[in-house]
Amino acid sequence: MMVTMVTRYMKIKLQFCQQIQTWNRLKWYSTKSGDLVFVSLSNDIFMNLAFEDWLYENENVKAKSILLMWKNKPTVVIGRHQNPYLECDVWKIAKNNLSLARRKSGGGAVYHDEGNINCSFIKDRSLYNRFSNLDLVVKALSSHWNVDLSINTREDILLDGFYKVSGTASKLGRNTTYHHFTLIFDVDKDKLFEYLDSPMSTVGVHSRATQSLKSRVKNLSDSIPGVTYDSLVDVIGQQFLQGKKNIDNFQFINPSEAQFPGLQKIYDELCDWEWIYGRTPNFSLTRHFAKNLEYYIEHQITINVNIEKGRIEKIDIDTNFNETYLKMRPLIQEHLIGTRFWLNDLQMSLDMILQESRHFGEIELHSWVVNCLSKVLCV
Ligand SMILES: Nc1ncnc2c1ncn2[C@@H]1O[C@H](COP(=O)(O)OC(=O)CCCC[C@@H]2CCSS2)[C@@H](O)[C@H]1O
Repeated sequence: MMVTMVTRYMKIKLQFCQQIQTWNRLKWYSTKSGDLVFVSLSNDIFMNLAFEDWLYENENVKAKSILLMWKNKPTVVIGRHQNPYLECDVWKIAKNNLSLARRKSGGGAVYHDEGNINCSFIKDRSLYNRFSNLDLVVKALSSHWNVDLSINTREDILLDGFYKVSGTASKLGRNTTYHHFTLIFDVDKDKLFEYLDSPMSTVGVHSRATQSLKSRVKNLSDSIPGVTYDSLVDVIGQQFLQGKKNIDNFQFINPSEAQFPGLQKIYDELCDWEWIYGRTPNFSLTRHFAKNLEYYIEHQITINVNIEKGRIEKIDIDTNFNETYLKMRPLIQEHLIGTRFWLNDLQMSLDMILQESRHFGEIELHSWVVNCLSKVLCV
């Protein structure tokens, strides 16, 4: 009993000392001038984006700039103003337990895995210069390895003048800015194509969300055999610190609430369904179907669905069989309006409509209408 109490006391004391050290270190970070490199030990996209945002919101970058580097488990990251349903295979991503994150910067959708390094330059607004950040990386890599890298007018980094290895985005605040970009060195390209391929037909979709620009991609490892995350962190970090890397200005960090108060709140916001999907710019889906049902009569239906804040807001249906369809209309409205645009929720609503419409007879027709609805909604 006594031994347990002493051990607990020692543990608490140790935690307290660690906390004080952390605070001292943080205070030091915030006051000392000179650039800093942070390498996150987390491979969770939400934590890394939250940490980046925390630094952006809380660090004083007047006297120093920060370079944050990290990598993630397989993830798709969309831009702030994008429509995830049109940019990637949302259902497959969820089914295979990948993460899908909406970042706070604009731009297109990219795929990350442990073969992709992310660099984020957090700087004072007066020092904001995307080209110079990209150029720093190009110079670092070209001086270390025999590799042909260039920067195009979109500020992608290209390998051999043609293949994209890096995509860029940024966020500008009144005083602070960050410019972050990917660098693929050994990414699973099959997965990249697979997850960034949306099954939602572009025909009949009306959306004003930012669209990604698909490019041909290559891995740096095609030109630099054996290149690793650690070597890139080292080479880019050294270049940023102008060769003056030491244990004070180059830190590996496991971001936590204890060390960075307020981090958890940013993390929770980034993980929230309402942020990732609910922030989808309003869009609509329209499709027309025709089919010969009983007595070889051609049945026609046009379905238009409006989605606002990630939820079905309105459904318009035009048919050449109004009489029968009218019986179904209240069911469709009742079960679909307000439903989240999310696989399980949509499937559940469609199942209810199908079940309840059986009372009206004409099962073949009603099943077909539900089938058309499920095609429009892509479930
Ligand atoms: N990881 C990665 N790196 C480079 N290019 C990629 C990647 N994944 C996909 N792509 C290709 O880029 C286009 C999209 O290009 P597009 O130019 O539309 O978008 C971007 O590049 C956004 C970059 C965002 C960088 C952030 C930095 C930290 S968190 S994410 C996609 O269709 C693929 O063809």
